[in-house]
Amino acid sequence: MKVLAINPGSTSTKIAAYEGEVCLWKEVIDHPSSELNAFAHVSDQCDYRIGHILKLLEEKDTRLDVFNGIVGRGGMLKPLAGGTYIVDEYLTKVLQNPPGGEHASNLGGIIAYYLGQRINSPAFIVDPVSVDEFEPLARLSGFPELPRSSQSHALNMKAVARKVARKLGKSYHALNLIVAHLGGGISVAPHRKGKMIDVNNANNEGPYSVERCGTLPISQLVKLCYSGKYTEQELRTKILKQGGMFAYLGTKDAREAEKRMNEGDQYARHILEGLCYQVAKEIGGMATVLAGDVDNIVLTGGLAHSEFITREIIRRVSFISPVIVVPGEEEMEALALGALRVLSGAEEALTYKI
Ligand SMILES: Nc1ncnc2c1ncn2[C@@H]1O[C@H](COP(=O)(O)OP(=O)(O)OP(=O)(O)O)[C@@H](O)[C@H]1O
Ligand SMILES: CCCC(=O)O
Repeated sequence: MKVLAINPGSTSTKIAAYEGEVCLWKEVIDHPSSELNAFAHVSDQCDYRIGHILKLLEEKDTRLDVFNGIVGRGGMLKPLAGGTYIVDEYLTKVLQNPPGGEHASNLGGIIAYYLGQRINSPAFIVDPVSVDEFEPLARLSGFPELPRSSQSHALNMKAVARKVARKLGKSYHALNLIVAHLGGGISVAPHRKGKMIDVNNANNEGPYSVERCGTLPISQLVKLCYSGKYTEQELRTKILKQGGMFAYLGTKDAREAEKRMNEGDQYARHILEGLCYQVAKEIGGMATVLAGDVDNIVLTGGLAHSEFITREIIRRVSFISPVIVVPGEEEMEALALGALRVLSGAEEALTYKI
């Protein structure tokens, strides 16, 4: 059984071909901002990205019709349960203007659908950004008009959680885990018996990341919003693209920050330690969600490659449970395996409904 996996990001499209669980090849198509800037909306980039994907398949001497299914990363949909969803005409329409707003991941399902149509094969999305398995208590914010919402790196977190469970010889549904995805954004989620029952919304709350602010002092933020100093768009950019480590150090590359620290830059050390301190604090908070019943803490994402960062976090949280480090991300594999579970009949595809 062969599956083509498509993961559109803000500056690239990742593509991988799988035969069963074996990755045949994996490629990244970079999209320069000079090209992407020509599109007013993310959804307008569909034909442009499909053109690149078809060209890549030609270069790989791979015909589209060898694939039994096409799978894409799912986007900013309404809150929904984790799993593999079939992409039909209705979901394709929703993804063009989804309730959660613009995000490159919205293109994953749309592209999968159009490519699937060409070869009469099913299209899927897996564990989209909006996976919501919150318990009622997790929704309370203290401000009824602004309930907490679940938007996270669910795809990678669930894939890594399943992988860790396999390594431990247990089922994901038998474990209590706290998974921290440490990437461009940071998501920290308690997974209780296979359900992500809380998470800091990676765009709204929690630790600062290499580019996002996370939780901010709210009174000062409200004051700044009304100060006339920034437009709404400027503030959003400062919070989501130019916040966190970037705001302090002018780089989003943790390797660069660490290099400076190793060369004696005490300020770079302070900011990196701050990021680790905040991640550890979030993990500690999520341990209380599980009432302390934590089998393992898992650190994943690009920053989990860093020995300094993982050590700093581990020394603060290892009193809670053993910590397992799974550096990088498993998103392409997670997409392929999600589609394969359905194609092989091991799992039933979910349908996105109104
Ligand atoms: N070996 C490494 N040591 C330290 N930091 C690293 C290493 N490799 C990658 N990183 C850092 O990881 C961060 C990016 O992580 P990652 O690639 O998971 O993010 P992304 O995929 O761009 O965003 P997101 O995870 O939010 O989708 C960057 O700051 C990068 O410098
Ligand atoms: C909203 C979190 C997901 C992402 O940043 O990709």
